Amino acid sequence: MSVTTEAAASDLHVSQFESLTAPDTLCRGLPASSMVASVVERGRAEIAGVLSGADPRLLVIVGPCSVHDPDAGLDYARRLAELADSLADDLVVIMRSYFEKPRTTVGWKGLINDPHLDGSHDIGTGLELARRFLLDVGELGLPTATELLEPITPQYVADLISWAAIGARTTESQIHRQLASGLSMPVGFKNATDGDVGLAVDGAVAAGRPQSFLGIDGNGRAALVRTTGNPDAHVVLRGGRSGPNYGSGPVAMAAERAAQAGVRPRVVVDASHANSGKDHRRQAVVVNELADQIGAGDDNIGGVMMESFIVGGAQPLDVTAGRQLTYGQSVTDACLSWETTAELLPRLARAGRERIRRR
Ligand SMILES: O=C[C@H](O)[C@H](O)COP(=O)(O)O
Ligand SMILES: C=C(OP(=O)(O)O)C(=O)O
Repeated sequence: MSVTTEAAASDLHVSQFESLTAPDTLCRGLPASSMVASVVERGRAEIAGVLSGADPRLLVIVGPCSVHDPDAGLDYARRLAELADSLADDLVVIMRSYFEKPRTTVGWKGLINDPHLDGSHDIGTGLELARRFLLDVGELGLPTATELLEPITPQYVADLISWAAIGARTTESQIHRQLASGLSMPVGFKNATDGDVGLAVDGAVAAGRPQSFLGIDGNGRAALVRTTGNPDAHVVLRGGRSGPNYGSGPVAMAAERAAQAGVRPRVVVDASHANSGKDHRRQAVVVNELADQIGAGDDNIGGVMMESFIVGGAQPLDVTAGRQLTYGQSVTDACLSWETTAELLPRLARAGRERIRRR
Protein backbone atom coordinates (compact mmCIF):
# COMPACT_ATOMS: atom_id res chain seq x y z
CA MET A 1 0.00 0.00 0.00
CA SER A 2 1.46 3.36 -0.92
CA VAL A 3 1.15 6.09 1.69
CA THR A 4 1.35 9.76 0.77
CA THR A 5 3.05 11.58 3.60
CA GLU A 6 1.38 14.80 4.60
CA ALA A 7 4.67 16.62 4.64
CA ALA A 8 5.28 15.87 1.01
CA ALA A 9 1.78 16.68 -0.22
CA SER A 10 0.57 19.71 1.74
CA ASP A 11 1.51 23.32 2.22
CA LEU A 12 3.92 23.29 -0.69
CA HIS A 13 3.55 27.04 -1.05
CA VAL A 14 3.16 27.97 2.63
CA SER A 15 6.31 29.35 4.23
CA GLN A 16 5.01 29.76 7.79
CA PHE A 17 2.08 29.38 10.16
CA GLU A 18 2.19 31.85 13.04
CA SER A 19 -0.31 31.51 15.87
CA LEU A 20 -2.32 34.58 16.81
CA THR A 21 -3.88 35.57 20.11
CA ALA A 22 -7.38 34.10 20.39
CA PRO A 23 -10.20 36.61 19.78
CA ASP A 24 -11.56 36.35 23.35
CA THR A 25 -8.10 37.06 24.78
CA LEU A 26 -7.72 40.26 22.75
CA CYS A 27 -11.30 41.35 23.51
CA ARG A 28 -10.87 40.69 27.26
CA GLY A 29 -7.60 42.67 27.26
CA LEU A 30 -9.23 45.59 25.44
CA PRO A 31 -12.87 45.53 26.58
CA ALA A 32 -15.58 47.98 25.60
CA SER A 33 -16.49 50.41 28.38
CA SER A 34 -20.20 50.82 29.09
CA MET A 35 -19.99 54.15 27.21
CA VAL A 36 -18.56 52.47 24.08
CA ALA A 37 -21.02 49.57 24.28
CA SER A 38 -23.93 52.01 24.40
CA VAL A 39 -22.55 54.03 21.45
CA VAL A 40 -22.25 50.83 19.36
CA GLU A 41 -25.76 49.77 20.31
CA ARG A 42 -27.24 53.20 19.65
CA GLY A 43 -25.51 53.34 16.25
CA ARG A 44 -26.88 49.94 15.23
CA ALA A 45 -30.42 50.79 16.36
CA GLU A 46 -30.41 54.18 14.62
CA ILE A 47 -29.11 52.70 11.35
CA ALA A 48 -31.74 49.93 11.50
CA GLY A 49 -34.35 52.64 12.16
CA VAL A 50 -33.26 54.63 9.10
CA LEU A 51 -33.25 51.53 6.88
CA SER A 52 -36.75 50.52 7.97
CA GLY A 53 -38.01 54.09 7.56
CA ALA A 54 -38.92 54.38 11.26
CA ASP A 55 -36.19 57.03 11.77
CA PRO A 56 -36.74 59.90 9.31
CA ARG A 57 -33.14 61.11 9.46
CA LEU A 58 -30.48 60.54 6.81
CA LEU A 59 -27.63 58.11 7.49
CA VAL A 60 -24.15 59.41 6.59
CA ILE A 61 -21.19 57.03 6.63
CA VAL A 62 -18.12 59.21 6.33
CA GLY A 63 -14.40 58.94 6.99
CA PRO A 64 -11.09 57.88 5.46
CA CYS A 65 -10.87 55.33 2.69
CA SER A 66 -8.54 53.49 5.08
CA VAL A 67 -7.07 54.17 8.51
CA HIS A 68 -3.29 53.97 8.08
CA ASP A 69 -2.24 56.28 10.93
CA PRO A 70 -4.42 55.87 14.06
CA ASP A 71 -3.34 59.30 15.41
CA ALA A 72 -4.50 61.09 12.27
CA GLY A 73 -7.63 58.94 12.22
CA LEU A 74 -8.44 59.98 15.77
CA ASP A 75 -7.73 63.62 14.97
CA TYR A 76 -10.32 63.27 12.18
CA ALA A 77 -12.73 61.47 14.53
CA ARG A 78 -12.62 64.35 17.04
CA ARG A 79 -13.59 66.84 14.33
CA LEU A 80 -16.33 64.56 13.03
CA ALA A 81 -17.74 63.86 16.51
CA GLU A 82 -18.24 67.57 17.11
CA LEU A 83 -19.86 68.17 13.73
CA ALA A 84 -22.02 65.03 14.01
CA ASP A 85 -23.29 66.24 17.37
CA SER A 86 -24.36 69.57 15.93
CA LEU A 87 -26.26 67.85 13.07
CA ALA A 88 -27.79 65.00 15.09
CA ASP A 89 -31.38 66.25 14.61
CA ASP A 90 -31.10 65.53 10.88
CA LEU A 91 -28.24 63.07 10.39
CA VAL A 92 -27.14 59.74 11.83
CA VAL A 93 -23.38 60.09 11.35
CA ILE A 94 -21.20 56.96 11.43
CA MET A 95 -17.42 57.11 10.96
CA ARG A 96 -15.81 54.97 8.27
CA SER A 97 -13.10 53.06 10.14
CA TYR A 98 -11.74 50.76 7.45
CA PHE A 99 -8.84 48.47 8.32
CA GLU A 100 -9.13 45.85 5.54
CA LYS A 101 -8.67 46.84 1.90
CA PRO A 102 -9.68 44.49 -0.92
CA ARG A 103 -7.26 45.03 -3.81
CA THR A 104 -7.94 44.72 -7.52
CA THR A 105 -4.59 42.93 -7.85
CA VAL A 106 -2.01 43.73 -5.18
CA GLY A 107 -1.24 46.64 -2.86
CA TRP A 108 -1.33 47.58 0.83
CA LYS A 109 -4.18 45.56 2.36
CA GLY A 110 -4.90 47.81 5.31
CA LEU A 111 -3.91 48.42 8.92
CA ILE A 112 -4.87 44.95 10.14
CA ASN A 113 -2.86 43.17 7.46
CA ASP A 114 0.18 45.46 7.52
CA PRO A 115 0.09 47.89 10.45
CA HIS A 116 3.70 49.07 10.02
CA LEU A 117 3.10 49.88 6.34
CA ASP A 118 6.33 48.14 5.43
CA GLY A 119 5.31 44.74 4.13
CA SER A 120 6.06 43.01 7.45
CA HIS A 121 2.38 41.95 7.81
CA ASP A 122 2.30 41.98 11.61
CA ILE A 123 -1.37 40.99 11.73
CA GLY A 124 -1.39 40.39 15.51
CA THR A 125 -0.46 44.04 16.09
CA GLY A 126 -2.87 45.10 13.34
CA LEU A 127 -5.82 43.48 15.11
CA GLU A 128 -4.85 45.14 18.37
CA LEU A 129 -4.45 48.59 16.75
CA ALA A 130 -7.81 48.25 15.02
CA ARG A 131 -9.51 47.35 18.30
CA ARG A 132 -7.83 50.23 20.15
CA PHE A 133 -8.88 52.63 17.41
CA LEU A 134 -12.52 51.53 17.54
CA LEU A 135 -12.53 51.91 21.32
CA ASP A 136 -11.05 55.42 21.07
CA VAL A 137 -13.60 56.52 18.47
CA GLY A 138 -16.42 55.01 20.53
CA GLU A 139 -15.29 57.01 23.57
CA LEU A 140 -15.91 60.14 21.49
CA GLY A 141 -19.55 59.08 21.15
CA LEU A 142 -19.15 58.25 17.46
CA PRO A 143 -20.37 54.89 16.09
CA THR A 144 -18.14 53.19 13.51
CA ALA A 145 -18.46 51.44 10.14
CA THR A 146 -16.04 49.04 8.49
CA GLU A 147 -15.66 46.62 5.61
CA LEU A 148 -15.35 43.00 6.72
CA LEU A 149 -13.05 41.13 4.40
CA GLU A 150 -11.25 38.28 6.19
CA PRO A 151 -13.93 36.00 7.68
CA ILE A 152 -11.90 35.65 10.91
CA THR A 153 -11.57 39.39 11.63
CA PRO A 154 -15.09 39.96 13.04
CA GLN A 155 -14.33 37.79 16.07
CA TYR A 156 -11.73 40.39 17.06
CA VAL A 157 -13.58 43.65 16.38
CA ALA A 158 -17.26 43.20 15.47
CA ASP A 159 -18.54 43.98 18.99
CA LEU A 160 -17.31 47.57 18.44
CA ILE A 161 -18.89 48.17 15.02
CA SER A 162 -22.32 49.59 14.17
CA TRP A 163 -22.40 49.11 10.38
CA ALA A 164 -20.47 46.76 8.11
CA ALA A 165 -19.97 46.54 4.37
CA ILE A 166 -19.42 43.55 2.17
CA GLY A 167 -17.40 45.09 -0.63
CA ALA A 168 -17.91 45.09 -4.39
CA ARG A 169 -15.25 42.41 -4.87
CA THR A 170 -16.79 40.00 -2.34
CA THR A 171 -20.52 40.71 -2.63
CA GLU A 172 -21.04 37.47 -4.63
CA SER A 173 -18.98 35.39 -2.17
CA GLN A 174 -20.95 32.77 -0.26
CA ILE A 175 -18.42 33.01 2.56
CA HIS A 176 -19.17 36.71 3.07
CA ARG A 177 -22.91 36.28 2.76
CA GLN A 178 -22.83 33.55 5.43
CA LEU A 179 -20.67 35.75 7.62
CA ALA A 180 -23.13 38.65 7.28
CA SER A 181 -26.02 36.36 8.28
CA GLY A 182 -24.53 36.07 11.76
CA LEU A 183 -23.36 39.65 12.29
CA SER A 184 -25.03 41.77 14.96
CA MET A 185 -25.05 45.03 12.99
CA PRO A 186 -26.78 46.14 9.74
CA VAL A 187 -24.70 45.00 6.75
CA GLY A 188 -24.61 46.73 3.37
CA PHE A 189 -23.87 44.71 0.22
CA LYS A 190 -22.16 46.76 -2.45
CA ASN A 191 -23.09 46.28 -6.08
CA ALA A 192 -20.39 44.39 -7.99
CA THR A 193 -17.49 46.17 -9.69
CA ASP A 194 -19.16 45.70 -13.09
CA GLY A 195 -22.21 47.55 -11.74
CA ASP A 196 -24.42 44.49 -11.22
CA VAL A 197 -26.94 45.40 -8.50
CA GLY A 198 -28.62 41.99 -8.63
CA LEU A 199 -25.61 40.43 -6.92
CA ALA A 200 -25.94 42.84 -4.01
CA VAL A 201 -29.65 42.05 -3.70
CA ASP A 202 -28.82 38.32 -3.79
CA GLY A 203 -26.21 38.93 -1.07
CA ALA A 204 -28.75 40.69 1.16
CA VAL A 205 -31.25 37.85 0.60
CA ALA A 206 -28.69 35.17 1.53
CA ALA A 207 -27.53 37.16 4.56
CA GLY A 208 -31.12 37.42 5.75
CA ARG A 209 -31.44 33.64 5.99
CA PRO A 210 -30.09 31.21 8.60
CA GLN A 211 -26.78 29.73 7.50
CA SER A 212 -24.42 27.00 8.74
CA PHE A 213 -20.75 27.22 7.85
CA LEU A 214 -17.16 26.84 9.01
CA GLY A 215 -15.72 29.53 11.22
CA ILE A 216 -13.82 30.04 14.45
CA ASP A 217 -15.13 30.57 17.95
CA GLY A 218 -13.90 33.08 20.53
CA ASN A 219 -11.13 30.70 21.57
CA GLY A 220 -9.85 30.59 18.01
CA ARG A 221 -10.94 26.98 17.51
CA ALA A 222 -12.47 25.76 14.25
CA ALA A 223 -16.23 25.74 14.71
CA LEU A 224 -19.46 24.93 12.97
CA VAL A 225 -21.25 28.28 13.05
CA ARG A 226 -25.05 28.32 12.85
CA THR A 227 -26.70 31.72 12.34
CA THR A 228 -30.26 33.02 12.43
CA GLY A 229 -29.99 35.56 9.59
CA ASN A 230 -29.43 39.33 9.51
CA PRO A 231 -32.70 41.31 9.34
CA ASP A 232 -30.96 44.53 8.29
CA ALA A 233 -28.99 43.47 5.21
CA HIS A 234 -29.36 46.06 2.45
CA VAL A 235 -27.88 47.32 -0.82
CA VAL A 236 -25.13 49.91 -1.31
CA LEU A 237 -24.83 51.55 -4.73
CA ARG A 238 -21.23 52.43 -5.65
CA GLY A 239 -21.38 52.61 -9.44
CA GLY A 240 -19.51 50.19 -11.66
CA ARG A 241 -17.72 49.71 -14.94
CA SER A 242 -21.07 50.42 -16.61
CA GLY A 243 -21.08 53.92 -15.03
CA PRO A 244 -22.47 55.67 -11.96
CA ASN A 245 -25.74 54.54 -10.35
CA TYR A 246 -26.54 57.33 -7.89
CA GLY A 247 -29.24 59.06 -10.01
CA SER A 248 -32.91 58.78 -9.05
CA GLY A 249 -33.56 56.23 -11.85
CA PRO A 250 -30.94 53.64 -10.83
CA VAL A 251 -31.72 54.25 -7.15
CA ALA A 252 -35.45 53.59 -7.70
CA MET A 253 -34.66 50.48 -9.74
CA ALA A 254 -32.36 49.11 -6.99
CA ALA A 255 -34.99 49.85 -4.32
CA GLU A 256 -37.63 48.03 -6.35
CA ARG A 257 -35.40 44.99 -6.91
CA ALA A 258 -34.62 44.86 -3.21
CA ALA A 259 -38.29 45.16 -2.26
CA GLN A 260 -39.26 42.40 -4.71
CA ALA A 261 -36.60 40.15 -3.17
CA GLY A 262 -37.94 40.85 0.32
CA VAL A 263 -34.99 42.88 1.62
CA ARG A 264 -34.89 46.44 2.93
CA PRO A 265 -35.75 48.68 -0.05
CA ARG A 266 -33.90 51.75 1.24
CA VAL A 267 -30.35 51.89 -0.09
CA VAL A 268 -27.10 53.57 0.88
CA VAL A 269 -25.45 55.48 -1.96
CA ASP A 270 -21.66 55.63 -2.01
CA ALA A 271 -20.59 58.93 -3.56
CA SER A 272 -17.05 57.62 -4.03
CA HIS A 273 -15.62 54.67 -6.01
CA ALA A 274 -17.20 54.21 -9.44
CA ASN A 275 -19.84 56.85 -8.65
CA SER A 276 -17.11 59.49 -8.74
CA GLY A 277 -14.42 57.75 -10.79
CA LYS A 278 -12.37 57.81 -7.55
CA ASP A 279 -11.91 61.59 -8.07
CA HIS A 280 -12.47 63.36 -4.75
CA ARG A 281 -13.46 66.61 -6.48
CA ARG A 282 -16.11 64.71 -8.41
CA GLN A 283 -17.24 63.13 -5.11
CA ALA A 284 -18.24 66.58 -3.84
CA VAL A 285 -20.32 67.11 -7.00
CA VAL A 286 -22.02 63.73 -6.46
CA VAL A 287 -22.84 64.54 -2.81
CA ASN A 288 -24.38 67.85 -3.88
CA GLU A 289 -26.47 66.08 -6.53
CA LEU A 290 -27.56 63.49 -3.95
CA ALA A 291 -28.56 66.33 -1.61
CA ASP A 292 -30.71 67.77 -4.43
CA GLN A 293 -32.33 64.36 -4.97
CA ILE A 294 -33.01 63.87 -1.26
CA GLY A 295 -34.29 67.43 -0.84
CA ALA A 296 -36.66 66.80 -3.77
CA GLY A 297 -38.14 63.90 -1.75
CA ASP A 298 -36.27 60.76 -2.97
CA ASP A 299 -37.22 58.41 -0.17
CA ASN A 300 -35.29 55.42 -1.50
CA ILE A 301 -32.00 56.88 -0.28
CA GLY A 302 -31.55 55.86 3.34
CA GLY A 303 -27.91 56.87 3.52
CA VAL A 304 -24.94 58.45 1.81
CA MET A 305 -21.35 57.27 2.04
CA MET A 306 -18.38 59.61 1.60
CA GLU A 307 -14.62 59.04 1.68
CA SER A 308 -13.07 61.93 3.58
CA PHE A 309 -9.92 62.65 5.58
CA ILE A 310 -8.08 65.71 6.88
CA VAL A 311 -6.14 66.56 3.71
CA GLY A 312 -7.91 66.09 0.37
CA GLY A 313 -6.73 63.68 -2.34
CA ALA A 314 -4.41 60.71 -1.89
CA GLN A 315 -0.70 59.98 -1.77
CA PRO A 316 1.18 56.93 -3.03
CA LEU A 317 2.32 54.37 -0.49
CA ASP A 318 5.41 52.46 -1.47
CA VAL A 319 5.92 49.99 1.37
CA THR A 320 9.60 49.61 0.51
CA ALA A 321 10.47 53.30 0.11
CA GLY A 322 10.10 54.41 3.76
CA ARG A 323 9.04 57.84 2.46
CA GLN A 324 7.66 60.48 4.83
CA LEU A 325 3.87 60.55 4.44
CA THR A 326 1.69 63.66 4.48
CA TYR A 327 -0.23 63.72 7.76
CA GLY A 328 -3.97 63.06 7.41
CA GLN A 329 -3.96 62.19 3.70
CA SER A 330 -5.26 58.89 2.31
CA VAL A 331 -2.82 56.21 1.14
CA THR A 332 -5.60 54.41 -0.74
CA ASP A 333 -8.45 56.15 -2.62
CA ALA A 334 -8.60 59.95 -2.86
CA CYS A 335 -10.66 61.55 -0.08
CA LEU A 336 -12.53 64.82 0.36
CA SER A 337 -10.70 67.30 2.59
CA TRP A 338 -12.04 68.03 6.05
CA GLU A 339 -12.96 71.57 4.94
CA THR A 340 -15.12 70.27 2.08
CA THR A 341 -16.64 67.59 4.32
CA ALA A 342 -17.59 70.23 6.88
CA GLU A 343 -19.52 72.04 4.12
CA LEU A 344 -21.17 68.93 2.68
CA LEU A 345 -22.55 67.47 5.90
CA PRO A 346 -24.73 70.51 6.73
CA ARG A 347 -25.84 70.48 3.08
CA LEU A 348 -27.02 66.87 3.51
CA ALA A 349 -28.69 67.79 6.81
CA ARG A 350 -30.67 70.55 5.10
CA ALA A 351 -31.68 68.13 2.33
CA GLY A 352 -32.81 65.54 4.86
CA ARG A 353 -34.89 68.14 6.70
CA GLU A 354 -36.48 69.28 3.45
CA ARG A 355 -37.38 65.65 2.64
CA ILE A 356 -39.13 65.26 6.00
CA ARG A 357 -41.04 68.51 5.39
CA ARG A 358 -42.32 67.18 2.06
CA ARG A 359 -43.68 63.93 3.51
O1 LIG B 1 -11.54 51.55 -1.58
C1 LIG B 1 -10.45 51.22 -1.94
C2 LIG B 1 -10.15 50.73 -3.28
O2 LIG B 1 -11.05 51.19 -4.21
C3 LIG B 1 -10.12 49.23 -3.30
O3 LIG B 1 -9.43 48.77 -2.20
C4 LIG B 1 -9.47 48.74 -4.59
O4 LIG B 1 -8.32 49.42 -4.80
P1 LIG B 1 -7.31 49.08 -5.95
O5 LIG B 1 -8.09 48.96 -7.22
O6 LIG B 1 -6.38 50.27 -5.95
O7 LIG B 1 -6.60 47.82 -5.61
C1 LIG C 1 -13.26 49.04 -1.21
C2 LIG C 1 -14.28 49.84 -1.00
O1 LIG C 1 -15.38 49.93 -1.78
P1 LIG C 1 -15.83 49.01 -2.98
O2 LIG C 1 -16.00 47.63 -2.41
O3 LIG C 1 -17.10 49.65 -3.39
O4 LIG C 1 -14.77 49.07 -4.04
C3 LIG C 1 -14.31 50.78 0.14
O5 LIG C 1 -15.38 51.33 0.43
O6 LIG C 1 -13.27 50.97 0.74
